[in-house]
Amino acid sequence: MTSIPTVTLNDGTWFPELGFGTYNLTGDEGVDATAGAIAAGYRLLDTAVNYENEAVIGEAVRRSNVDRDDLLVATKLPGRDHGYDETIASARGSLERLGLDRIDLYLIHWPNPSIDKYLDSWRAMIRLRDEGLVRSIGVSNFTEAMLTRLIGETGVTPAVNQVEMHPYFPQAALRAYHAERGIRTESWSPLARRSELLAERVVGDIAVAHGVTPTQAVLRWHVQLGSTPIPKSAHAGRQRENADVFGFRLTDAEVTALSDLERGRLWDGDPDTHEEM
Ligand SMILES: NC(=O)C1=CN([C@@H]2O[C@H](COP(=O)(O)OP(=O)(O)OC[C@H]3O[C@@H](n4cnc5c(N)ncnc54)[C@H](OP(=O)(O)O)[C@@H]3O)[C@@H](O)[C@H]2O)C=CC1
Ligand SMILES: O=C(O)C(=O)[C@@H](O)[C@H](O)C(=O)CO
Repeated sequence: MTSIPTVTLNDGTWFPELGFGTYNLTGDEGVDATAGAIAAGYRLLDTAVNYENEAVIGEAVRRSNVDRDDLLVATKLPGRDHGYDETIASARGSLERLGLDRIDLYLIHWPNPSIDKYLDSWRAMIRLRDEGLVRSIGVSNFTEAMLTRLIGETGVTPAVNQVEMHPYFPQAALRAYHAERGIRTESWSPLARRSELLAERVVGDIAVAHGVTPTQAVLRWHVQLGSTPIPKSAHAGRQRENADVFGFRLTDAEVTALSDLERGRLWDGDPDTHEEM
């Protein structure tokens, strides 16, 4: 089993340097896959109302032999539940589906700026945190401008911003902004959903140089840039492979060579225009 190192968030809680994505893991197979990931050493499980698998993740947590306090379950508020009262009700629904008495990390899934209710949701999340139903609060897919507004209006800085990040979209400017404010970056689709990234020659060359797989080279790049990647895999062998990235170190030149693959977002998910309900 891999022991995944942790960092401390701006609210004083611990947070793994690598977690487990669960999009598309559903049903009994999803429970088995997630329970397997916990057994392999993953401690951060990333779900969302919109993945329709919160019950699956909760079941995997209960089935595991790992102490509840040693696991972090993250879920996300969907766009259709933005607003103060709606957010409180949505969190209660998530807790019920998860079958847990606490959400460890609660994120606003997408800002949906045309609806302009994320500030109301954020105020409700502050209350949920103060009442102990939620341990840490954060956001997902927020831009610098949205973060500045959120912090300016409420005085509470998100612990985490989960955003699209992989070597094709390294997010240098946003990461620098996060670093100045103590916001932890979390990378979604850290493998670029496999795509052609893993077949890039530079990725292969770096992997060979370290005796690791292309996937491991890419995940190590995230770790060294100070972002927590949350790779998803339904397969036990790949889950182990993806978690096993703490026994080697890329050179600065290798990190730069991977970042030089930059070409932009892969799925048109610009938070200023892309909205999800
Ligand atoms: N906040 C947000 O808006 C978003 C959040 N997310 C979160 O981020 C997580 C990860 O992103 P996701 O989009 O799933 O994409 P990933 O970049 O994690 O890629 C997942 C794909 O890569 C394959 N894969 C995983 N490991 C390996 C390996 N070692 N070798 C070869 N192929 C591999 C998986 O296949 P297989 O399962 O068959 O191994 C799957 O097809 C999501 O599951 C979700 O939790 C994702 C998108 C948006
Ligand atoms: O997986 C998620 O969390 C999402 O928000 C997805 O809907 C993601 O945005 C996507 O699949 C875009 O094509």
